[in-house]
Amino acid sequence: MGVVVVQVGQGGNQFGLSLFEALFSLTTSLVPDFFREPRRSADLPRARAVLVDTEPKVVAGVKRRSAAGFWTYGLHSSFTQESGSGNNWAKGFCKLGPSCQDSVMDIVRREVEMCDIFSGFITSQSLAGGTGAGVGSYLLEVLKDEYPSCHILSHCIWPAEGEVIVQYYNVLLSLAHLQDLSDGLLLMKNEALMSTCKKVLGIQRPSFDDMNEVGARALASVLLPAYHHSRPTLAGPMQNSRKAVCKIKSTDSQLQPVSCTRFRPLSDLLTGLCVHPKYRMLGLRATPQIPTSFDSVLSDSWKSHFKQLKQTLYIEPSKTIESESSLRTSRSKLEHNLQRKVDRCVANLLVLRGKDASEADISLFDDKALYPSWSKDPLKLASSSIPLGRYDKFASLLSNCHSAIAPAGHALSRAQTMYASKAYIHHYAKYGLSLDDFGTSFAAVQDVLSDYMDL
Ligand SMILES: Nc1nc2c(ncn2[C@@H]2O[C@H](COP(=O)(O)OP(=O)(O)OP(=O)(O)O)[C@@H](O)[C@H]2O)c(=O)[nH]1
Repeated sequence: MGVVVVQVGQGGNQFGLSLFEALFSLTTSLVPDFFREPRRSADLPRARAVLVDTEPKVVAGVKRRSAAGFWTYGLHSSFTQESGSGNNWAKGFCKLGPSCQDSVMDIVRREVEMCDIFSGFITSQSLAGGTGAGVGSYLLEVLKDEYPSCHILSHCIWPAEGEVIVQYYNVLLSLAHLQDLSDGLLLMKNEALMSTCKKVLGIQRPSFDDMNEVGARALASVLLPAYHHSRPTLAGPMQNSRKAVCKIKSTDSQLQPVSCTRFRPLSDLLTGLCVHPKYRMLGLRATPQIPTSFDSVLSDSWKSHFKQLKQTLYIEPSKTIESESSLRTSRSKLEHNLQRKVDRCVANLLVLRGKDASEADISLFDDKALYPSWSKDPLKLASSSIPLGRYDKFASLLSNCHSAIAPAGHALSRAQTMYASKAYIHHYAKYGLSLDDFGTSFAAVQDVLSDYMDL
């Protein structure tokens, strides 16, 4: 099995480095999905990655840091240019993307050929600048064209307010493209990463490294090897060697046998969560977060972790109002959505790592109010008894839900305000992006938001 991670732009490359560090250090053995075994025993394992940027500095730094550790990037795994995209999505998408396409795809092909079974791509990029967002969107089109049946998960770094002046233009242009091309879009908000670093980990001025470590640990926790548990009713006869019988507590606390198969990090994740083509936005929550200065590795019970995770699914009225007003939702629908206490989820994947993970009682998430009636088997569980690094119990909730799109409503209303006064549009027009292109992208994102509002 092999997953190829395509890291684009500064944020994408720096986050990618943290992701591989987490995938390497949080488990006891090398994970072949993400690393190639070295040919010679003196060599280091190689990350299955392709590094792309429009300037050389960040990629050089990321490669240097990887080589100083226990794994490294491949010698010929990167492509960089000299100009930068200057936070201009159009320059990345219309000019620099096409000019790097052939070279990048040569590296991608070589990396894919080195997987015995290729599972698909994870792309990592920030949505606010010009390279990750613009070149990243362009390369995704090329990847989809060349590997039409492969799974693609897009990891997207969402800007905090005021990071880049034209960030919401870049965010919306990217979202409109990625929505059609990716099987799932994992939105990771810088504001949330920053807040976890400050409030939970006690880091006064978090660096990108600190923020990336928090996000990468959460993402690695859903990608590392685990077992997937089907419902008792679905447990048929054991059909192949990946299957085994294990026990899991049902809602009435009885131990019941379930079918237990190896959880495939990309395909099971995407087919389990993104069951409907209209709904592809994912949000990730993880608990606990323990400051590195703490010696203790013991964490709370599964029950208390679940309570914390469930808490994050409660609707914040102010965000609902903002998202819905940007869509000009009718008064009655707005009131209806505000009355609902919990967020609607198309599906949830709970990944548990540590002691008794497969026996934890997950009935808190087996709540009908969370899911629309058409969503069949919306709660998935994957678990492993192997702890995640120094965390004796670690729980992650990957959700395809309404809350993941609240920031998109905000982005839409900010971008529409700027667009109304034609602010900065000429920078984009210089590279061939028309007013219509903006309008089409806004409408595409608006449609996605409306679909989530209707859940
Ligand atoms: N979480 C996180 N965010 C980052 C990191 N580096 C940059 N960002 C965020 O990414 C956004 C800017 O995008 P970059 O990735 O720096 O830009 P780029 O894609 O390389 O594009 P250009 O600079 O225009 O060439 C801002 O919101 C930054 O806060 C990082 O390492 N981690």
